[in-house]
Amino acid sequence: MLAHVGGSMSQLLVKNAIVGRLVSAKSNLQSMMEMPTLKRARSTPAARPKKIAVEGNIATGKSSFIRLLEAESPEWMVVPEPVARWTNISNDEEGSEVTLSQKSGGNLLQMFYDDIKRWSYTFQSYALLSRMRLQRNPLPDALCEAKNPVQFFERSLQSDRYIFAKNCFESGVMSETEWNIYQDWSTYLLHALGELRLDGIIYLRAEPEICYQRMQKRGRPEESGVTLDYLKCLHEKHESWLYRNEVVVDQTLQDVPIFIIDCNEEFIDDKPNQEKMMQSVRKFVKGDTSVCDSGIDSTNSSLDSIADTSGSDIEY
Ligand SMILES: Nc1ncnc2c1ncn2[C@@H]1O[C@H](COP(=O)(O)OP(=O)(O)OP(=O)(O)O)[C@@H](O)[C@H]1O
Ligand SMILES: Nc1nc(=O)c2ncn([C@H]3C[C@H](O)[C@@H](CO)O3)c2[nH]1
Repeated sequence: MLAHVGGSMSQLLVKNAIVGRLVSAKSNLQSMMEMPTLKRARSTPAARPKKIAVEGNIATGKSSFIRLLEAESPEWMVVPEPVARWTNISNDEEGSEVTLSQKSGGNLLQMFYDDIKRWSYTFQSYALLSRMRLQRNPLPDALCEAKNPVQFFERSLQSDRYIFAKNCFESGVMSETEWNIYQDWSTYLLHALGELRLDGIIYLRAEPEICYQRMQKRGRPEESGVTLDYLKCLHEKHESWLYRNEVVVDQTLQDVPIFIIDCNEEFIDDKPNQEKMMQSVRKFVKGDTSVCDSGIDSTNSSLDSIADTSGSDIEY
């Protein structure tokens, strides 16, 4: 009897507890629905952002160029290369994630250039991982509301692999086993994370000698031992892929348009040139590939010919 009473009591308590939880869940739901200011965790993008990679040799001017892009439209965002992660000098916003390698205090870029044979596999793995992580970050809310959002990536997972890692293998500093393992998991990740598919590539093209001068002028300490020969090797890989179209590095890139900009000349302080450059980029972003045929030269004469065909029907 007692047991029965006890049983009924506990059943009642359990029932009450369930009802109580249901009631409180319902009232929570009600109050949530009644709260007009309740913030959603993350907006869902109104449109899939176009993804465009900005490629080019070391010190060709990519960072300078993407700063121009960033200022061009509120619907454009840039994803810079995570070089601060590799050198451990994180100047990211407060609250951003601190990676394991940052905690350990290494300067992987320095380690790589000091002893490429020892660190090439480690560097290439980490470069790919950190690039992937950054490029997959959710879109900021402002871009979720944009009608024509565009993300510009400073370099891509493909250049990581087919320019840098491949060069390490071909120049003998990465062993065949390391190269095979790197390829194995980078292929797996590239396919598993299909959302990083590119819609276009902008190739900033400059002679390796010019890049070498700019690199020296910039004076990043880690790069003090980088040779002109190394830049020539990287240049040749860029040219074969993006200029001469000799290799299809990845099936997903087969029909992706490539817009080549000649960056041999100074454009940093040249406002009219910058404006023409941005006009062509706007056309390219809109899907007008006529700019790819004519290319763009940062010398005035060639830029004029681009300006003739670019018109002024700019949407962004
Ligand atoms: N068109 C240009 N004319 C003259 N100087 C330039 C030009 N573009 C960039 N520079 C200078 O060259 C240096 C390298 O430029 P930047 O850092 O933009 O290159 P990057 O391509 O981003 O390099 P990295 O491959 O190392 O990321 C900087 O000092 C920059 O001011
Ligand atoms: N080995 C190697 N693999 C990469 O994927 C890669 N991406 C960038 N870099 C180097 C070039 C500049 O020094 C510096 C900044 O671009 O980092 C790389 N080096």
